[in-house]
Amino acid sequence: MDIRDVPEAHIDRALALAYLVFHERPEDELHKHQQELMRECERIGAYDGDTLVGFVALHRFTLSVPGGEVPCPGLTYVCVAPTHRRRGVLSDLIGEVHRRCAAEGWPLAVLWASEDAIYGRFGFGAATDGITVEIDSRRPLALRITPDERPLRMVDPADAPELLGPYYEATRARRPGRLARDAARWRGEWLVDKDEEDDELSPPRIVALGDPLAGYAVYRTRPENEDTHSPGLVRLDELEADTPQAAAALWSYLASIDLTGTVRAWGRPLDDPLLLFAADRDQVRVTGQFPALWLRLVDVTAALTARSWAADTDLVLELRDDRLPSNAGRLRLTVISGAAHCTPSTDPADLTLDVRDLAACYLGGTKAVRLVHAGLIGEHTPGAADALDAALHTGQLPHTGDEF
Ligand SMILES: CC(=O)SCCNC(=O)CCNC(=O)[C@H](O)C(C)(C)COP(=O)(O)OP(=O)(O)OC[C@H]1O[C@@H](n2cnc3c(N)ncnc32)[C@H](O)[C@@H]1OP(=O)(O)O
Repeated sequence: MDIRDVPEAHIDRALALAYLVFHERPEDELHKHQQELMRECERIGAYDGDTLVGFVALHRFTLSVPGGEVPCPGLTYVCVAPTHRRRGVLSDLIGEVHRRCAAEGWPLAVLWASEDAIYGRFGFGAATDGITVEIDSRRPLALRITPDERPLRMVDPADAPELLGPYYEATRARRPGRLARDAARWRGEWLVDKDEEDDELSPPRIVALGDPLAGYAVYRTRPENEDTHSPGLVRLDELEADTPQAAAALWSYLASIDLTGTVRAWGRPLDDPLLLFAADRDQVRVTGQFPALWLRLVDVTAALTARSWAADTDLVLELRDDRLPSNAGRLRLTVISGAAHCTPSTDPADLTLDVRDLAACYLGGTKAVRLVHAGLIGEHTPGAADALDAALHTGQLPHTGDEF
């Protein structure tokens, strides 16, 4: 198999392969959107002669990490022709992604997985989690705090990138795991008129609190189904707020929209304050939890030094990395005043771990001590996992709203 760039002239071939493996037949509008998306991406193909049999597209993303941000590729549209499965095509494509990361100076790579079983073997760990939350809104939302009383206003989606964009960007400084969005991303991914998966949903609606902006919610609605008598739905896509009171005002608004009886929010952060300030947890239920952003530390030293750290520490980590031997071996991680320094070491290891498990811990979303309890990290010095967790700690849990 020949691994090479996919020229613009082959974008339709790449999309045809993706539609084949993902069992899709998109409408014209969506197809055009995907063509545009592919034009923006770096495109890597596996060719069998002239036939494109494997494909991966790379977004050029900027990911928030504690204390800063890093450029990284976002892998998407990963597909291998059904006729060429399990012959190492994906392994070759990922190998090429690693080479490009080294060439571009990208310390890590990210993706959303179609199936959890695929990417661990390639050194990816689930670095952020999302939860689904459902509110029974047939009665007013019961709260333990008083909502912000400033007026709410509807925002025209056409104005949203300008109004919400800077606000969202500020949230990235507080929450690791978030991707930078430009106006094109807002328009193409968040504000499209027709929902990709449910054509009964309304266009996006945006409600904003305060001026200057103190919070916003992006949502769609679906009317009551008269045949099944299921109540109208509010499907929340994103909610951000400065304070718990501002969040409470937005949640109360969503739960009080006439002719609806359920609010369904997908991909909320694990530490969503709603779960604590809701007075009745029978009314506000977590209905699911899933791994969201998978992260690969391609250059461990560069990635560890790119984030800030919450506590001083000095630990020797014995790292396993089957795919990238340059990461494997013993590394001394010294954190002084929030900055990490990494040097090769011959001292005995405090912790032994696989690179995928370090990736899961990297943004502060997974506790190393839990991985010790699960038998996935070896702790040779008592308290070493606690020390690593204290250093990795982040104020807010990592969260990724952008699925790609
Ligand atoms: C970021 C994204 O885009 S996620 C989308 C991923 N794509 C899809 O789900 C579309 C449908 N599936 C496919 O196109 C293909 O089956 C792929 C891309 C998942 C795998 O491609 P392949 O070329 O068959 O993978 P490859 O032969 O390199 O397999 C490498 C290893 O992964 C394993 N593997 C591959 N796919 C899967 C899977 N779906 N579940 C579990 N293990 C898998 C293989 O068994 C192999 O294991 P080994 O190293 O122990 O031998």
